[in-house]
Amino acid sequence: MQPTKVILIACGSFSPPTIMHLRMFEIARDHLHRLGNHIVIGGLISPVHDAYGKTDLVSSTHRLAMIKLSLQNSEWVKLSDWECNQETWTRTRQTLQYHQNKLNSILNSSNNDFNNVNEDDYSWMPDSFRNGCNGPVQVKLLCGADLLESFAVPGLWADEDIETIIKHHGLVVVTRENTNPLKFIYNSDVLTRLMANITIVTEWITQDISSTKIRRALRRSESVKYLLPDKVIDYIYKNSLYGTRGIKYLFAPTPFLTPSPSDVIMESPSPRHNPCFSVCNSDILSIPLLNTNLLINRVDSINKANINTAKHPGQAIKIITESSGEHKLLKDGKSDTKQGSLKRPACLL
Ligand SMILES: Nc1ncnc2c1ncn2[C@@H]1O[C@H](COP(=O)(O)OP(=O)(O)OP(=O)(O)O)[C@@H](O)[C@H]1O
Ligand SMILES: NC(=O)c1ccc[n+]([C@@H]2O[C@H](COP(=O)(O)O)[C@@H](O)[C@H]2O)c1
Repeated sequence: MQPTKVILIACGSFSPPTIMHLRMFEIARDHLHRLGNHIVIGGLISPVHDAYGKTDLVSSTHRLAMIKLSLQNSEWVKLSDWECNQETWTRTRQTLQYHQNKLNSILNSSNNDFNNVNEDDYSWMPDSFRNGCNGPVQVKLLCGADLLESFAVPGLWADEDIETIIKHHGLVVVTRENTNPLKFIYNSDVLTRLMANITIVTEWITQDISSTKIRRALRRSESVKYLLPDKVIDYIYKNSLYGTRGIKYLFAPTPFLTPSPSDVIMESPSPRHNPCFSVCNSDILSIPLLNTNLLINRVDSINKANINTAKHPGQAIKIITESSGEHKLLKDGKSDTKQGSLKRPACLL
């Protein structure tokens, strides 16, 4: 039997898109290919309409832009802006149906005819499909196990939608921290009945990353590097999303917060050309954070003169052992007997 051609579609907020949203596609494709009965010909990210109204859902203009940036390095996952361009929120069943119908209409036309289709209607289609594909192609819902478990939230999903999504399309579920999709299926009569169309993919390289946690870190001006694509981080700061405008303190690259009265300014082991300051002035927040050569114009609470760039304690000092067996420190090339004489062997220092 020929393997079924599949397009995986992930529906969600993507506010912001994280590396785990992208990983989800890779993990699922590997798994389906290993099972041998599916060929994944494409992936789609379909961000939800603004009217979904979830907390911290930034406008679809921003989410679409961030997803586009995230997908720049993906050869097979594309963006579908269809949901965002509708009048209002669309149920997931309809989203799957829309994309399936569009593919079917092309497959059913003579010679995969794209002539009567608007470019916007098929920009999301995989390149291999656009270059000529013989069907059938099945659109499956790709999701994390938390979305599967949201099926149990009273009033959130219509029973017939759950049934149609699984029966007519199929579900590919990636495990996530604190979820147990197999147990969840076991506890549901409907899901157990439809189990043949649900593929559970275990993510062994676990990363408990969520958009919620990323937003929290951004709000607290903590680093989110390596959790989001760099270009997405740049975009977030440039557009002051997720509370990044209100940052009170900027640190580059020292991890210390505001100096307490008892703080001693530490001297660096090597000359510092760009001393770091704690900054207590939100006027400078528009400075691009991520291009780290910060040019700080105004520093409220720290006197620049306090920052000692001349001495570098910690820099290696030569320790010599004299014929008597005594150890001495050599400073500026000269032995300093007053301060430098050591009572113990150097290796015990
Ligand atoms: N770390 C992850 N592991 C597996 N699936 C994930 C992960 N993060 C997100 N997903 C899945 O990606 C899809 C879209 O997710 P969504 O935009 O809701 O992200 P989220 O991180 O769960 O967001 P939020 O924290 O805002 O609720 C959902 O199916 C979700 O389960
Ligand atoms: N009845 C439904 O079709 C239904 C209900 C709840 C969420 N959803 C979808 O699930 C996704 C959930 O995203 P979040 O996890 O970000 O809330 C969204 O794409 C949303 O549209 C669909």
